Amino acid sequence: NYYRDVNRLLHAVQKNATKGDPRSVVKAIDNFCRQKEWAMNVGDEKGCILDSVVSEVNPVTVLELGTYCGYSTVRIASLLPPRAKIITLEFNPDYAKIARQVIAWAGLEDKIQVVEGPSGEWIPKMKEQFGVKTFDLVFLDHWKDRYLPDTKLLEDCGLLRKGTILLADNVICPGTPDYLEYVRNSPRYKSQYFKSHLEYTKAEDGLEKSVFLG
Ligand SMILES: Cc1cc(-c2n[nH]c(CCNC(=O)c3cc(-c4ccc(F)cc4)cc(O)c3O)n2)ccn1
Ligand SMILES: [Mg+2]
Repeated sequence: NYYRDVNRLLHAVQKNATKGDPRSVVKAIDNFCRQKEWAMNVGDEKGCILDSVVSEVNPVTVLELGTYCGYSTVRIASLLPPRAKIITLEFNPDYAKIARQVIAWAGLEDKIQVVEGPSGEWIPKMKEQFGVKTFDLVFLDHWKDRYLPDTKLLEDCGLLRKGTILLADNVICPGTPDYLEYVRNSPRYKSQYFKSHLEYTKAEDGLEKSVFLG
């Protein structure tokens, strides 16, 4: 079952990665997923695009929707300035448990807050619960039919500011057609597509980077 799979991924990290070395954690997961079992991490190819966007934005406050095993959380956190923080939402408690251990192995627990539960419930509580004003970067990697409603929710809750970057995974596979249509046609966003492949496969996928114009 799913839980045993993610448990094997965690053991691969603890066996092959150096404690406190985020890049070795990322490498260990990519090797495991390429050689042993596919998993829905953003992966190494799209991960490089993620790295370049994070480095360009240099965010202080990051929201990640969809933690899974914490692969992209570790990738992002390893590039952040010292006092920067990531809040990452995970719906599945088993995944959240694994993610916390992967994040701890990377030594990044001080920069990352893993929150369990549905995005629709947590987004309206961000300000009061976590003292967030606005996000500099949002990485959308959760349920594909939640990208659009949650983007509208982030707007309505005043969590986006002029220049906030939304970076969305899987806009081709599994696909987020309603979200793509919205960010590409709304006058409130400037969007750009980065063509790539579904993690660890040859199938087309890509990341959509959208700047909120206010
Ligand atoms: C509602 C809510 C939800 C969440 C939440 N937490 N964790 C997630 C994970 C979601 N991710 C995916 O489903 C996903 C799937 C594929 C895939 C699968 C099967 C294929 F055949 C091809 C591709 C590939 C990917 O890259 C993905 O990211 N959502 C958190 C909070 N609130
Ligand atoms: Mg994804």
